[in-house]
Amino acid sequence: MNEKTTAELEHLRGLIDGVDQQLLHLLRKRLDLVAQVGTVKHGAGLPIYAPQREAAMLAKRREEAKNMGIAPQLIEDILRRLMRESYLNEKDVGFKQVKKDLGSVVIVGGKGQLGGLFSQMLTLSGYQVELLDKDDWQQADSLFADAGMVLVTVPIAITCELIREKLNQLPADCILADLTSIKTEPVNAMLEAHSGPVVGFHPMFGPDVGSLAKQVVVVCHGREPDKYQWLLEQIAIWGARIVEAEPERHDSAMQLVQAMRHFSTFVYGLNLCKEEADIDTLLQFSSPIYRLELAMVGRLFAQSPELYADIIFAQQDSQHAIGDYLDNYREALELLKRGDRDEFIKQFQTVAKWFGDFAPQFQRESRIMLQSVNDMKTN
Ligand SMILES: NC(=O)C1=CN([C@@H]2O[C@H](COP(=O)(O)OP(=O)(O)OC[C@H]3O[C@@H](n4cnc5c(N)ncnc54)[C@H](O)[C@@H]3O)[C@@H](O)[C@H]2O)C=CC1
Ligand SMILES: O=C(O)C(=O)Cc1ccc(O)cc1
Repeated sequence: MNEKTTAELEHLRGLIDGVDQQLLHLLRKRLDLVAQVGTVKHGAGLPIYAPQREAAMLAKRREEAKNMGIAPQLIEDILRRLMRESYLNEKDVGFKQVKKDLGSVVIVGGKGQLGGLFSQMLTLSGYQVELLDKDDWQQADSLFADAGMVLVTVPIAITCELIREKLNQLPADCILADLTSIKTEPVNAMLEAHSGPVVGFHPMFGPDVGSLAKQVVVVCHGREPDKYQWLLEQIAIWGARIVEAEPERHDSAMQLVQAMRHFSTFVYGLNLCKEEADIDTLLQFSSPIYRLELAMVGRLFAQSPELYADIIFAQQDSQHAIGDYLDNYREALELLKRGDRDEFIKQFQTVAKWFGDFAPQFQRESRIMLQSVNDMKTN
């Protein structure tokens, strides 16, 4: 590079640094304004996530960007990232407490992963939270005496037995709720053990979400919904979307969404391990989609084996869904063995037709995810 080029580049880079610093000041200003919105929302008890406002704001900014010769997707990416930051920060001000006269919330298994998250959210909303973990049962009677709600979040394998044996003497008007990943048996166990209000939840996210904004919480009604309606409002204020389902419908969906998903991820990891694949080499040769796949598979093995064993083993019927998958895998392997490329393409087209408009929609969504995966590369 000659001297003139070096000087020119240095000058331009200096200007870019200046613009970046202005951006930082603007970001500070925006975050402060959003914090004020958070305080107003907190006072009024409005949910932290406002889908219509978000969509309208993004549409306007995209249009303005287009008129300025800026890619609409660029401003959308920046604003979405900023909004995520705002959702995380809105936790700092706390949340409106919907039910003031509840008494305490006792979280059975409250020192665990999900129990910890719900303990934090309920405390941030002004509730008095008491944790009852495995070594705390000597305090159970005194804790339950003042409880307005008992929330069960212990390992799946012991949930129903614990409900039946230890939660059958709660005060009559106390709400009995749970967060178990399966719903039919725990909801039935709660209905048997307790004659008062009963409700089952399944948070469709792990404890590392940061904010509940846009997350899904499945609710399975048990008994006396008017007594726990406030809790659904509270969860909505945290930003989550409530999806109502019958326990059986939920569990049937979980055979694919969870048992099948986690089982095939488990086998994928098992196969890499048995084949003694070299992860460094795989990373070196990864396409973005494969990098995402490795992240998804590796993520499973960073979590609790007991949780995933329980999810997979909890429902007898899951083995049929997994068995069907294995049959289809075998049949597809036969195509490969007999070199039947034409039949492979025919089946590919059948599946593509079956996906219909979802296929291009998923392609658009995954494109954005894959670009983020690529952005994260450091070398
Ligand atoms: N971790 C996750 O990503 C999600 C978990 N869930 C559900 O949440 C529940 C709890 O899961 P995690 O928090 O992951 O498990 P965890 O193992 O982190 O927590 C379970 C807690 O229960 C306690 N415990 C065990 N036996 C007990 C007993 N007899 N009495 C009182 N406490 C006892 C443990 O000491 C632990 O603190 C499960 O039903 C799971 O299906 C639901 C959605 C997501
Ligand atoms: O974070 C992950 O990878 C999860 O899959 C979290 C998860 C675990 C169990 C559930 O019942 C629901 C969500």
